[in-house]
Amino acid sequence: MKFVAQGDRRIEVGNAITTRSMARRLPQLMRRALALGWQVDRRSVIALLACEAASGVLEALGLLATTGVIKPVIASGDFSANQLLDAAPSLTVVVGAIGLRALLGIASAALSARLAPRISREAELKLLDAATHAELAAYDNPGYNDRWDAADRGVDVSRELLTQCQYILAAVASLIASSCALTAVHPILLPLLILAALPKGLASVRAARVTYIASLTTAKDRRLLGMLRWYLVDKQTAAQIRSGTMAHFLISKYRATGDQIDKTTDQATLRSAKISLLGGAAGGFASAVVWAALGALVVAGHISVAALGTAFLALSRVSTSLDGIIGYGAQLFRTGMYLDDWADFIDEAGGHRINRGPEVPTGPEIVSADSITFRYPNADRPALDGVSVAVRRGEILALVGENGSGKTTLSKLLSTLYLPDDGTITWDGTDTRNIDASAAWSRIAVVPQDFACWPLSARENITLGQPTPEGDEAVLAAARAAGADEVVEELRSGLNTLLAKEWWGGQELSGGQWQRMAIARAFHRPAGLLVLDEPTAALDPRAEHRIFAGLRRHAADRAVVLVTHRLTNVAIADRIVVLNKGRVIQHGSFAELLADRSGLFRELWDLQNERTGQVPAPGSSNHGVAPNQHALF
Ligand SMILES: Nc1ncnc2c1ncn2[C@@H]1O[C@H](COP(=O)(O)OP(=O)(O)OP(=O)(O)O)[C@@H](O)[C@H]1O
Repeated sequence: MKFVAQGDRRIEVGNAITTRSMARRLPQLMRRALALGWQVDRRSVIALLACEAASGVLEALGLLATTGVIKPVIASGDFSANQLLDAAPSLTVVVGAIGLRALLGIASAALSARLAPRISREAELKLLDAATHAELAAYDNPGYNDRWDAADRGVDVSRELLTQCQYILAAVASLIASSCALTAVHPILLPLLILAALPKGLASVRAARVTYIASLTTAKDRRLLGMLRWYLVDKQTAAQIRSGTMAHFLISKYRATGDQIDKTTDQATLRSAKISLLGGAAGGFASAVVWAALGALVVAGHISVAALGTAFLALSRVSTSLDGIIGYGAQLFRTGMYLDDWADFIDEAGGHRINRGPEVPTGPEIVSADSITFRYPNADRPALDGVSVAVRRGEILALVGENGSGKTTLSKLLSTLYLPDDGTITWDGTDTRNIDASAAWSRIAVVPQDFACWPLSARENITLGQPTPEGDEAVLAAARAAGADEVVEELRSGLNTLLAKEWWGGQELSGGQWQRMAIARAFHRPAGLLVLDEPTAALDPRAEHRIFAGLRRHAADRAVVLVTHRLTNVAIADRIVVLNKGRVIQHGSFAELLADRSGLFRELWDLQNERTGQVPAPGSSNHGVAPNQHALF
């Protein structure tokens, strides 16, 4: 009986899970659970272990004392006050043990409830930390998302880890105690009972494996459900869902995906049930054999009737403990599989841990790309193919080209967010592969096309949580340069205003106002390389003019890379590089490119100006705009 699912390395690993591997893994997993608990609250872990150990000892005492209670009654065959008096000491031990064990049980449950959410949070924090230490390229790799999902599920189940461990510890303590009592009655009983528990144990492991593999198989669909849910309810898409009457389409997609998950899960549940049924039947038969053996031992006179009482109790306890160990062991094992995914992710950041050299940049004074090639995973052609460009501090380099020509990709490589497959990007002569990533990123300021609207205060939106020693003075200066000062002035509490309407006291901005904030945060950053990717797409003409009029000033102590389709704006650049299908097909000054009548730049320029009737003739005053002159502004 095998649950068949293919196409994932982890599913193959899942299929390779055996009872033996589970038995080997359990102690390891329990150590991991305790270690996680130890990191968040060691006192509680110690107290929990002490409670479980004490509970086991009390159980053994109680069981052994049981014979002392039954014996006087059985010996006389009479149930009177005298017999009760003879049994009183043992009875006190039994009752005391039961009472104390109940108290310890309550304490254990409270400790476990205290530890579980903390362990889960710690696991989540470790995962988030690992995710932020993955190369940006990881997100373009489909396998990365799957690994993240599996690891995230590891976080979900981590809160169960300790409870499962606690139950296993309690069951082990009870097993040891009952086994001692049972062995004291007759040594053959314990091995017989362990044999009887085996079929159920094997079945539980197989059932756990089936469930785990099913959850891996449905991971992609579950992610799709999550995305659909987000698109259906998020504020950003709400208007488009309505205006595009898309709700029905998306909801039916959600339903179909959910049905697919249910189908896979139902198959797995059915298989698990069949396995459990077989295990249960075999286990029931084996238990009957054990009870028959016990009866035979009494009939043959190998154990007394008084000892039979203890054996009776101990047997049912051992049986319950074994069931507990097997049942919770199987659960813990499944939890452990998810935790392996979590631990793997943390160790390797989903296989993409940033692992660059240790060089710490100072500038950069000059950023150069030398014959670089870069291909996104599974892409048919490289996004960049043999590209060479350079930009120095004090210069503005503009990247121009049609959609998909590679402008954004090149700007990401120049700013070390990606590394090239071939060729080199150097910062002041140092290959970016050898530069410490965090140190490099602290030297760049980027206004991306799809800038984030952080649900933070206006101040934090500009400082990105990294204020400079100049404090608000620098924040306001950056805001002024970006035209965001007008935005801040209108905010209810100025820089303190929370820019998220979803929260009480928060305020929302328009698209253009947000873009001004995004530019302000780039201007605020003490960076050597400034990348502006369509920085004014949402700005009104006045705001756009303000940005470009001030850009030369910002470029004075920065290397600036400007990506834009609005060709009038690139007149400010010292050099313009025209990309087509990932290759540089033209480069030069604004005037040079405009003068080349057969070039792509001139063609795009003519197209852009055709509808306004403003096609300037080469050599006219507009075409003669020299770099560093602000004739257009
Ligand atoms: N994350 C990605 N994964 C796979 N392919 C990508 C990814 N991002 C971009 N591409 C592809 O790489 C090529 C270059 O894309 P890029 O975004 O650099 O172009 P662009 O010139 O900036 O385009 P636009 O003017 O539309 O912003 C395109 O063919 C695009 O489809």
